[in-house]
Amino acid sequence: MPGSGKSTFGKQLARQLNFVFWDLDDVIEKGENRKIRDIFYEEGEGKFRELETKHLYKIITGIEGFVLSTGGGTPCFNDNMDLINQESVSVYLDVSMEELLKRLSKDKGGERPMFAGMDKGEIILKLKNLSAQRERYYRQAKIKLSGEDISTELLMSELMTYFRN
Ligand SMILES: Nc1ncnc2c1ncn2[C@@H]1O[C@H](COP(=O)(O)OP(=O)(O)OP(=O)(O)O)[C@@H](O)[C@H]1O
Ligand SMILES: O=C(O)C1=C[C@@H](O)[C@@H](O)[C@H](O)C1
Ligand SMILES: [Mg+2]
Repeated sequence: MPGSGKSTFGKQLARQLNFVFWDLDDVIEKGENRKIRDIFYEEGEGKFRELETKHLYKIITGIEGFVLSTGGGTPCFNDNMDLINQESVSVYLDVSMEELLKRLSKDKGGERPMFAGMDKGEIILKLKNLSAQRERYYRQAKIKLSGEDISTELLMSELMTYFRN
Protein backbone atom coordinates (compact mmCIF):
# COMPACT_ATOMS: atom_id res chain seq x y z
CA MET A 1 0.00 0.00 0.00
CA PRO A 2 1.15 3.62 -0.40
CA GLY A 3 3.22 4.55 2.64
CA SER A 4 3.87 0.96 3.74
CA GLY A 5 7.62 1.55 3.62
CA LYS A 6 8.57 -0.02 0.28
CA SER A 7 11.16 2.62 -0.60
CA THR A 8 12.61 2.92 2.90
CA PHE A 9 12.73 -0.83 3.45
CA GLY A 10 13.83 -1.65 -0.13
CA LYS A 11 16.92 0.55 0.22
CA GLN A 12 17.88 -1.16 3.49
CA LEU A 13 17.40 -4.60 1.99
CA ALA A 14 19.49 -3.78 -1.10
CA ARG A 15 22.32 -2.56 1.14
CA GLN A 16 22.16 -5.77 3.14
CA LEU A 17 22.22 -7.96 0.02
CA ASN A 18 24.72 -5.77 -1.80
CA PHE A 19 22.21 -5.47 -4.65
CA VAL A 20 21.30 -2.44 -6.72
CA PHE A 21 18.20 -0.58 -5.51
CA TRP A 22 15.57 0.76 -7.91
CA ASP A 23 12.42 2.63 -7.09
CA LEU A 24 9.95 2.15 -9.94
CA ASP A 25 8.43 5.60 -9.46
CA ASP A 26 11.90 7.19 -9.83
CA VAL A 27 12.68 5.03 -12.87
CA ILE A 28 9.46 6.17 -14.55
CA GLU A 29 10.12 9.83 -13.76
CA LYS A 30 13.69 9.69 -15.06
CA GLY A 31 12.78 7.57 -18.10
CA GLU A 32 9.85 9.80 -19.08
CA ASN A 33 11.51 13.01 -17.91
CA ARG A 34 8.30 13.99 -16.07
CA LYS A 35 6.90 13.87 -12.56
CA ILE A 36 4.37 11.08 -11.93
CA ARG A 37 1.99 13.74 -10.67
CA ASP A 38 2.15 15.47 -14.06
CA ILE A 39 1.61 12.23 -16.01
CA PHE A 40 -1.52 11.58 -13.89
CA TYR A 41 -2.90 15.08 -14.28
CA GLU A 42 -2.03 15.57 -17.96
CA GLU A 43 -2.67 12.12 -19.42
CA GLY A 44 -4.63 10.23 -16.79
CA GLU A 45 -4.10 7.03 -14.86
CA GLY A 46 -4.45 4.76 -17.91
CA LYS A 47 -1.37 6.26 -19.56
CA PHE A 48 0.54 6.12 -16.28
CA ARG A 49 -0.24 2.39 -15.91
CA GLU A 50 1.00 1.76 -19.46
CA LEU A 51 4.31 3.50 -18.73
CA GLU A 52 4.57 1.75 -15.37
CA THR A 53 4.28 -1.69 -17.00
CA LYS A 54 6.80 -0.72 -19.70
CA HIS A 55 9.43 0.28 -17.14
CA LEU A 56 8.66 -2.65 -14.82
CA TYR A 57 9.18 -5.07 -17.72
CA LYS A 58 12.46 -3.46 -18.72
CA ILE A 59 13.94 -3.72 -15.23
CA ILE A 60 12.61 -7.08 -14.25
CA THR A 61 13.64 -8.86 -17.45
CA GLY A 62 16.78 -6.82 -18.02
CA ILE A 63 18.94 -7.02 -14.91
CA GLU A 64 19.80 -9.40 -12.07
CA GLY A 65 20.63 -8.87 -8.43
CA PHE A 66 18.37 -5.92 -7.63
CA VAL A 67 15.73 -4.84 -5.14
CA LEU A 68 12.83 -3.01 -6.76
CA SER A 69 10.37 -0.97 -4.78
CA THR A 70 7.21 -0.80 -6.90
CA GLY A 71 4.37 1.66 -6.68
CA GLY A 72 1.44 0.56 -4.51
CA GLY A 73 -0.66 0.07 -7.64
CA THR A 74 1.93 -1.76 -9.72
CA PRO A 75 0.89 -5.34 -8.86
CA CYS A 76 -2.77 -4.57 -9.57
CA PHE A 77 -2.66 -3.64 -13.27
CA ASN A 78 -1.80 -5.26 -16.63
CA ASP A 79 -0.92 -8.71 -15.20
CA ASN A 80 2.09 -7.10 -13.53
CA MET A 81 1.82 -9.42 -10.52
CA ASP A 82 2.22 -12.48 -12.76
CA LEU A 83 5.29 -10.91 -14.37
CA ILE A 84 6.74 -10.04 -10.95
CA ASN A 85 6.20 -13.57 -9.66
CA GLN A 86 7.65 -15.18 -12.80
CA GLU A 87 10.82 -13.13 -12.68
CA SER A 88 11.47 -12.37 -9.02
CA VAL A 89 10.61 -12.95 -5.36
CA SER A 90 7.82 -10.60 -4.33
CA VAL A 91 7.35 -9.20 -0.83
CA TYR A 92 4.16 -7.71 0.61
CA LEU A 93 4.54 -5.24 3.49
CA ASP A 94 1.24 -5.58 5.32
CA VAL A 95 0.96 -2.45 7.47
CA SER A 96 -2.15 -1.51 9.48
CA MET A 97 -4.56 1.20 8.29
CA GLU A 98 -3.87 3.25 11.43
CA GLU A 99 -0.13 3.30 10.75
CA LEU A 100 -0.63 4.09 7.03
CA LEU A 101 -2.95 6.94 7.95
CA LYS A 102 -0.36 8.40 10.34
CA ARG A 103 2.36 8.27 7.71
CA LEU A 104 0.30 9.58 4.78
CA SER A 105 -1.19 12.43 6.80
CA LYS A 106 2.36 13.80 7.14
CA ASP A 107 2.76 14.10 3.36
CA LYS A 108 2.04 17.78 2.96
CA GLY A 109 4.09 18.14 -0.23
CA GLY A 110 1.48 16.36 -2.34
CA GLU A 111 4.05 13.83 -3.54
CA ARG A 112 1.30 11.22 -3.68
CA PRO A 113 -1.23 12.40 -6.25
CA MET A 114 -3.87 9.95 -5.05
CA PHE A 115 -4.02 11.64 -1.65
CA ALA A 116 -3.31 15.24 -2.67
CA GLY A 117 -5.43 17.78 -0.78
CA MET A 118 -7.28 15.15 1.28
CA ASP A 119 -8.06 15.46 4.98
CA LYS A 120 -7.70 12.51 7.38
CA GLY A 121 -11.27 11.29 6.86
CA GLU A 122 -10.85 11.25 3.09
CA ILE A 123 -7.48 9.51 3.34
CA ILE A 124 -8.88 6.70 5.48
CA LEU A 125 -11.77 6.18 3.06
CA LYS A 126 -9.38 6.07 0.13
CA LEU A 127 -7.11 3.62 1.95
CA LYS A 128 -10.03 1.33 2.74
CA ASN A 129 -11.16 1.36 -0.89
CA LEU A 130 -7.68 0.71 -2.20
CA SER A 131 -7.11 -2.10 0.27
CA ALA A 132 -10.42 -3.76 -0.67
CA GLN A 133 -9.49 -3.64 -4.37
CA ARG A 134 -5.84 -4.55 -4.01
CA GLU A 135 -5.56 -7.14 -1.28
CA ARG A 136 -6.23 -9.97 -3.77
CA TYR A 137 -3.14 -8.93 -5.75
CA TYR A 138 -0.96 -8.21 -2.74
CA ARG A 139 -1.67 -11.59 -1.21
CA GLN A 140 -0.15 -13.30 -4.28
CA ALA A 141 3.25 -12.14 -3.06
CA LYS A 142 5.65 -14.96 -2.23
CA ILE A 143 6.54 -13.47 1.14
CA LYS A 144 4.27 -11.48 3.43
CA LEU A 145 5.53 -9.45 6.39
CA SER A 146 2.90 -8.10 8.78
CA GLY A 147 2.66 -5.99 11.88
CA GLU A 148 5.02 -3.73 13.71
CA ASP A 149 8.11 -5.93 13.71
CA ILE A 150 8.95 -5.75 10.01
CA SER A 151 12.73 -5.68 9.71
CA THR A 152 15.37 -6.54 7.12
CA GLU A 153 16.60 -9.31 9.46
CA LEU A 154 13.14 -10.88 9.44
CA LEU A 155 12.94 -10.63 5.66
CA MET A 156 16.43 -12.12 5.23
CA SER A 157 15.32 -15.10 7.27
CA GLU A 158 12.06 -15.42 5.27
CA LEU A 159 14.09 -15.30 2.05
CA MET A 160 16.38 -18.09 3.29
CA THR A 161 13.35 -20.24 4.12
CA TYR A 162 11.80 -19.44 0.76
CA PHE A 163 14.90 -20.51 -1.17
CA ARG A 164 15.45 -23.59 1.01
CA ASN A 165 11.95 -24.77 0.18
N1 LIG B 1 9.08 1.10 9.66
C1 LIG B 1 8.71 2.38 9.64
N2 LIG B 1 8.33 2.98 10.78
C2 LIG B 1 7.93 4.26 10.78
N3 LIG B 1 7.87 5.07 9.70
C3 LIG B 1 8.24 4.53 8.53
C4 LIG B 1 8.67 3.16 8.44
N4 LIG B 1 8.93 2.88 7.13
C5 LIG B 1 8.69 4.03 6.47
N5 LIG B 1 8.29 5.02 7.31
C6 LIG B 1 7.91 6.39 6.95
O1 LIG B 1 6.66 6.31 6.28
C7 LIG B 1 6.63 7.15 5.14
C8 LIG B 1 6.40 6.29 3.90
O2 LIG B 1 7.52 5.44 3.68
P1 LIG B 1 7.99 5.09 2.20
O3 LIG B 1 8.10 6.32 1.38
O4 LIG B 1 9.18 4.21 2.33
O5 LIG B 1 6.71 4.25 1.73
P2 LIG B 1 6.37 3.71 0.28
O6 LIG B 1 5.69 2.40 0.50
O7 LIG B 1 7.59 3.71 -0.56
O8 LIG B 1 5.33 4.79 -0.20
P3 LIG B 1 4.86 5.09 -1.71
O9 LIG B 1 3.96 3.98 -2.10
O10 LIG B 1 4.13 6.37 -1.62
O11 LIG B 1 6.11 5.17 -2.55
C9 LIG B 1 7.97 7.88 5.12
O12 LIG B 1 7.78 9.13 5.75
C10 LIG B 1 8.88 7.00 5.95
O13 LIG B 1 9.89 7.74 6.59
O1 LIG C 1 -0.76 3.27 -5.29
C1 LIG C 1 -0.72 3.76 -6.43
O2 LIG C 1 -1.57 3.51 -7.29
C2 LIG C 1 0.38 4.69 -6.77
C3 LIG C 1 1.46 4.79 -5.93
C4 LIG C 1 2.61 5.65 -6.21
O3 LIG C 1 3.81 5.05 -5.73
C5 LIG C 1 2.74 5.96 -7.69
O4 LIG C 1 3.18 4.82 -8.40
C6 LIG C 1 1.44 6.45 -8.25
O5 LIG C 1 1.15 7.66 -7.62
C7 LIG C 1 0.30 5.43 -8.03
MG1 LIG D 1 7.98 4.67 -2.41
